Amino acid sequence: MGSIQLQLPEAEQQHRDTDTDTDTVYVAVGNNIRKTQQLLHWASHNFPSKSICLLHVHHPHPHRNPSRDETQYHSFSDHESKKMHELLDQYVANLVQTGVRVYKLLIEMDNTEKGIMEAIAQHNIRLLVIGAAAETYNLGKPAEQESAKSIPSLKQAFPSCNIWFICDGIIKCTRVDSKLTPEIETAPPLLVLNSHAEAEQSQKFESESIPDGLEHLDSDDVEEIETFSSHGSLCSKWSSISVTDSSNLTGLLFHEEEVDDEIEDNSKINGRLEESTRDTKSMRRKEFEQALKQWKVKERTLEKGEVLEIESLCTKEKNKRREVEEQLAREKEELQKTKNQQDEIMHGLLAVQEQNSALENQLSETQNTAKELEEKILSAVDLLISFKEKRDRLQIECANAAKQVQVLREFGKSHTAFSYAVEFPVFSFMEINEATNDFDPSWKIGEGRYGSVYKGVLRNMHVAIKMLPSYGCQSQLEFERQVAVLSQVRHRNLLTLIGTCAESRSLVYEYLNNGSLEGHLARKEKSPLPWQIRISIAADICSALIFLHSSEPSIIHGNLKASKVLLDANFVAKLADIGIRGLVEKNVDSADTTRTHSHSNESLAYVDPEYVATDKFTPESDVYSFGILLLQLLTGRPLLGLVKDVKCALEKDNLEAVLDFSAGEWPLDQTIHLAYLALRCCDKSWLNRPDLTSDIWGVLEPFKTMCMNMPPYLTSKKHRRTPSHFVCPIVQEVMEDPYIAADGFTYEAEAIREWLDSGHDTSPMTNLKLEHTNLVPNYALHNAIQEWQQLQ
Ligand SMILES: Nc1ncnc2c1ncn2[C@@H]1O[C@H](COP(=O)(O)OP(=O)(O)OP(=O)(O)O)[C@@H](O)[C@H]1O
Repeated sequence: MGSIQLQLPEAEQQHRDTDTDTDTVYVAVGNNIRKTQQLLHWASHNFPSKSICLLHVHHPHPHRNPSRDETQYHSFSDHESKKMHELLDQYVANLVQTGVRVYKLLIEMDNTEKGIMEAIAQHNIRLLVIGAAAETYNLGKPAEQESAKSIPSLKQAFPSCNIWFICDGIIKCTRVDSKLTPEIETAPPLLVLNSHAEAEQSQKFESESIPDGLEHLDSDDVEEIETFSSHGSLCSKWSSISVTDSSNLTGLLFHEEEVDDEIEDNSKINGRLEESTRDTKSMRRKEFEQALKQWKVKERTLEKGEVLEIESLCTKEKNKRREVEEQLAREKEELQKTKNQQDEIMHGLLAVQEQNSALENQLSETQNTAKELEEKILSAVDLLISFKEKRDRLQIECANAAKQVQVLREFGKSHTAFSYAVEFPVFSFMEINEATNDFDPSWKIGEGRYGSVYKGVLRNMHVAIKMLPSYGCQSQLEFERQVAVLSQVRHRNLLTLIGTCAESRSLVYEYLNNGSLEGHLARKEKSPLPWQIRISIAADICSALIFLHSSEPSIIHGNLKASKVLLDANFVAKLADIGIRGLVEKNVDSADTTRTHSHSNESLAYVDPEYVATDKFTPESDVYSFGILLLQLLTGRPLLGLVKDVKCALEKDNLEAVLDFSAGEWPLDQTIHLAYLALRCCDKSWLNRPDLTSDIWGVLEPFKTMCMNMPPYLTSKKHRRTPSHFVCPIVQEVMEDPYIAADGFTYEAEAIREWLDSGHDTSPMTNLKLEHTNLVPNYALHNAIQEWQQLQ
């Protein structure tokens, strides 16, 4: 039973019919796709230039019986054929992709080996590749009787056919004619063992040359090769030959003739071996099945145990997990508590920080307060010191005043004999008019805030008449009373008020022909004042101020400046305008200020800043003005920037830079001392100004004494002549007690009294009749004579 189908192109078919086909390699392919693919790969790789014919022996289904039902048989056959072609087409498709020419040879036959033989015979196959299986070679397989017979006959029938048995891409066994297959001459050596007996024979060789791959042959090829594997003797023989020829390993040459005789003997041996192998195999199968059963039981037991173990593990794990979760929950709770505590602490910390900053603020405020209090204490201490100084000064002033009172009392006592002692000359307007030559402008010597000043001759006296503004605030009587009070204020260094004219609101002063200090400092006079005279002038002013301030009530000049310091012929300084402010209506100040604006600007330098701030004059206001006067005397500089310049010079220890050297060579040490004193007088705060008596007079008085013993005083003394008005016209001697008679002339008291007492009612000077016989003391002249005499 069997059939052969060959699917070839027409030309190919003809070629095969006529010639022996050496260009085609026949590959016996089975149903195992993986193995077959390997087989085809091997063939295409080793026979690249040849076509490949897929040789497949199909085993028809045993139940297929065409005699039973023709239709059913064909249907079944078609189905099988279709499946088979689909399989082969897969192989073809793969090979075509590699560029190999492929065709199929399909043989339908119950026995594979027979089918292959049929194909070899019919197609004169010269090159055949067949798959091999491990079990087939190592263990052997009971071969079918029919097949066993077929192999020797195959060899005999097709001695020219070259066959390769391939497993996993490796040649397991070959029977080849090397002339026909030069491409695979270098194929690996072959060793195939098929029985225990022969295994012993080839033991030696096997240990030396068996490749590793042959020890683990694959069982997947059993189906394809089982036919051949059953022919143990044939395979063994090939193997032996292969071993013999494997010295050069260039492929195996199957020497068919030499082994034919031995095949029969080997068949017998093979029969016995097969029996033995079968027994061993069945025994091993049983052992295997038994072991399999035991293993399955064990597996089941193991599975149960494992399940239990896993369950227990799972339970443990769950418990652990629960514990961990509980622990976690506890820790979370703890964490939350800690967080809450932390929040509370932070809250507390913030509150503490706020308190801290509040306390810091309080501390800084307290420190500031303490600082302020310290400063206040210091200033209070300063104040206390200054008050103490003032107290001391007042005590001194008090003592001086007491002395003065005593002097005045004595003076009063000594003059009580004269009725005129209390009289104060009051002149008529006619007299004033006449004295000023009808207010001749050329006789006007100055004009200030409080009126014009005229030079004049009144009752044979050289006088200066100050015309106060006509709009006075007082009545004529009040005016006379106030002037009478002023006339009582007498001092060597105060300009003597001789009399008054209430009618014209005029004040009659002694006339000092040496001009004012202002004029001298402005160089209006011939020569500059020597420094000794300047020191003397300063001492005179200081003395006058001490006297005024210590009067009862205290008299403040309030307008001390260089124009108010007048100099007599001996450069004795006298302060003018004492008490004038009180005689002038308040609103006159502003009116006059406007009128004498430029002059006032100049005068501003003398004004005490404290007065500007408080509008109140104090004795210290005069001290301030005196300081400015001192600086003027030392430097002869203009008032603007005077204090600053001197301060600067002193700071640079260079007072010489500002000193007026036209005054001569100043004694520097004393002068510097005086300059510092002057600056202290000019301090903006009255508290810091020096005291006139203790501080200034204490410096000036000895300084003046020193000056009196130095030129130009000494030289001037010699050449000094007696002023004519110091000489009494009757006795022609310097008067000691000068009195003014009704004719206006001043006479020695004793001489005029004698003149009158002897019955004269006329003037000794003019021979004119006297209006009255009253005599008025000429204090001014008295003082002048005394001073002059002191300087002699
Ligand atoms: N008895 C006097 N003997 C000589 N000259 C005098 C006499 N009295 C005043 N003088 C002169 O008259 C000038 C004017 O004096 P007066 O007192 O009127 O004004 P003042 O001092 O210049 O400024 P004010 O009074 O406005 O402050 C003086 O500068 C001085 O030169």
